[in-house]
Amino acid sequence: MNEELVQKIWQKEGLAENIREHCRTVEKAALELANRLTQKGVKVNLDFVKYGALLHDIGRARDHSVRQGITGYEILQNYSVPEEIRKIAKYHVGAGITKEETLALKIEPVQDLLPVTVEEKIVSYGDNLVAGQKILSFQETLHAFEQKFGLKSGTVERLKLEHRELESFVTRDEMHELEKKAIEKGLSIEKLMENAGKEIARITNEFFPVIRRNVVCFAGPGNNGGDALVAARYFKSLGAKVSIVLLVQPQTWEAKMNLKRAQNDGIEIKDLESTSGEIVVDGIFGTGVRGEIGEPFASAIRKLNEFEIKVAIDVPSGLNPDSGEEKNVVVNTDLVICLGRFKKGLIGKFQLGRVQIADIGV
Ligand SMILES: NC(=O)C1=CN([C@@H]2O[C@H](COP(=O)(O)OP(=O)(O)OC[C@H]3O[C@@H](n4cnc5c(N)ncnc54)[C@H](OP(=O)(O)O)[C@@H]3O)[C@@H](O)[C@H]2O)[C@@H](O)CC1
Ligand SMILES: [K+]
Repeated sequence: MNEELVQKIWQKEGLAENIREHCRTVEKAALELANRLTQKGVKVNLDFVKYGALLHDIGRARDHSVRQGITGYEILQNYSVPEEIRKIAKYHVGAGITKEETLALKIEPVQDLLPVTVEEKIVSYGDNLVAGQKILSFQETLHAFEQKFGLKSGTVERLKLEHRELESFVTRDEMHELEKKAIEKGLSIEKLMENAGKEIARITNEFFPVIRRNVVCFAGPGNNGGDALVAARYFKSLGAKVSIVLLVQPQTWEAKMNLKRAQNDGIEIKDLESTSGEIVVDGIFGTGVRGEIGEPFASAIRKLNEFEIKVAIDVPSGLNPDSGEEKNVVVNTDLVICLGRFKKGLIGKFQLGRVQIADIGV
């Protein structure tokens, strides 16, 4: 891939001059962001970002509808452009478009057009920040989006998620600092855990309604397990049939207390072998994971992966929260609910929207 090929494609497809200018501005915005991420240790392919930005609007040579991302992808199939770059064009429109929205907008074929990789998200987000030849701040962009699409629209929600993933993620140590500050301001781990469990149940229920369904909460030794024990109570109050799989006795005071509360609430504790259900909540390990995963946790992760719907608390167990590196076993999750902030190790790993952020007061 090189500049010459970009020029050739622009020329052959007859892309208007003002759109080429726009692509240059998006290239600048996207590369600035990509360089900031690289400096923070996030792996980004700068070539994909550069050429993806320059070619993202190639569909507009023929198509001025919301389908232009797919048209661009189709056009790029006629050239020797890497698939990673074609997909940047395909998924860049708005802050991505969901399958349901493609149906409503009559975009064919009906499918999710949502960015997944970090390069896809950088170009989509960079494009959103550009108005004419100007690069706006996130706040200015958000304001414009809210005016255009409505405060509670899916597009606005996804723009915010792009921002949280690319511009306000944290490492485990940074999260620890935020937690300390929250405690100095008068919050406690107990309160943060209560907020976390409540939000996990609420957000899960938005994606996968839990009423009358079997929800199993897997709890590991630490506070990630504690969150799962709190969530169990809230799932019950939402009408789910809840049980807990306790892999070991809780090790922290807050988790121990929440085990008692769940038991007082009449929630059944099951063993790993006899458990089954539709929705499973992964509270095995969060930011405190280290080293390889041994027993009984490795078997628990394998068992958990057999469930139909898997929701991970904070990070999928088995994934390093800072580097994203996968350990010997890892939860294959459908939805991750990060507590307080997006965790650095998850950047570029999930389709936009599949990582939600629970505001817990930090
Ligand atoms: N930040 C916040 O504001 C809030 C954070 N909250 C939640 O807390 C989570 C972090 O909690 P956490 O620090 O207790 O760590 P967590 O991941 O539960 O596990 C630690 C335990 O697992 C063990 N262990 C580790 N690796 C292992 C292995 N390979 N094999 C076997 N054992 C292993 C480890 O053992 P140890 O290292 O002590 O020997 C320890 O017992 C965070 O992700 C979020 O969900 C909310 O509750 C409230 C607000
Ligand atoms: K987890």
